[in-house]
Amino acid sequence: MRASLIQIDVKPDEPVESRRSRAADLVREQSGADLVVLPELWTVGAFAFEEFAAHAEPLDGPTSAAMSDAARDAGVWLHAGSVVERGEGGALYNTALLFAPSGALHRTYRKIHRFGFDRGEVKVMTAGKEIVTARLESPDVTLGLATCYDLRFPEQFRLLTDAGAEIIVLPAGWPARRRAHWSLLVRARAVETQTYVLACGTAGTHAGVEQAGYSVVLDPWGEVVAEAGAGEQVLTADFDPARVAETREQFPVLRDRVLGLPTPPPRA
Ligand SMILES: NC(=O)CCC(=O)C(=O)O
Repeated sequence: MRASLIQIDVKPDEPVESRRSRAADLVREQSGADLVVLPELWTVGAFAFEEFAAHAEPLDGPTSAAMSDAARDAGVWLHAGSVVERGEGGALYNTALLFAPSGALHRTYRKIHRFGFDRGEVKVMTAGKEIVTARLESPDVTLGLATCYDLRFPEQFRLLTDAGAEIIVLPAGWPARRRAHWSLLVRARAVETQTYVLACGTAGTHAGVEQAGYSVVLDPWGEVVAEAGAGEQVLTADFDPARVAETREQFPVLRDRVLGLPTPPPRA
C-alpha cells in the first residue's frame, strides 16, 4: 500500500482559494498512491481561531467540492484533513473528510477533543461524539480517524482498535514548541494499538504559531517508516497492512488486556 502525506505550508499571506487549488493540484500529483492525507484545518490554519467562523463551510462547501474532484481525478482515497464545518443550527465542528476514489464523500469525523482549554476551539466549536472507522475497498483495510489533540487521549485509540482500525489517520496542526510530545505520542499510539499511524501536520507559521511539520508514518511495531522535515513536503511511504495482524500474532499484548478494571477509590 502506498500513502502520500501532504504537509502543506499554511502561509498567512496566501488566500484560502489559492491554497485550496494548490492542495488539489498536489493531490492530483499523487495518482498511483492508494491513500492521500492532508492536515487539520489547512485552509484557515488550526490556530487561527478568530477566523474559524468566517471560513466555516457546509459538508458540500468549496473545500469538499475541490477535494472530491481531486480524489476522483487522481483515483485515490483522500483523507482531506479537516475543515471548519457549519453544521446543524449553525454549530461549528472540526470535521475530517474522507473521499473515495470515485469522489464520493465516504466518511466524516468530528473531532472529539477540542484544543484550547478555555480558549480557541473550546470556545467556538462543538465537540464530536462518535468514534469513527472507515472500511476501504482496494486496498481492503480499516482506517481509524482521529484529529490532532485527540492524540493525547489514548482511550479513543483503544476504542478505534476495538472497532477494527488497522491504520490510524491523524491530520494535525501541531506547534513546533511541542514537537517532542508529537514524536513521543504518535509512536506511543502505534505501539499500544499495534496499528500503522499516518500523522500529517502542517508547515510554516500562521496566527503567530510556528508549526512542527515532521509528519510521520509509523508501523505497528512503532518504527518510523518515513518522516518529513519541517517545511512543506509530500511524504510518501510504502507499507504492508498485513503487518498489523502479523505483529498482533507475534506479540499478542492486546489479548492480555484486563477489561473492567475496578474503579479507583475516591481521592483522599
Ligand atoms: N490543533 C490542535 O489540536 C493542537 C494540539 C496541540 O497543540 C497539543 O496537543 O499540544
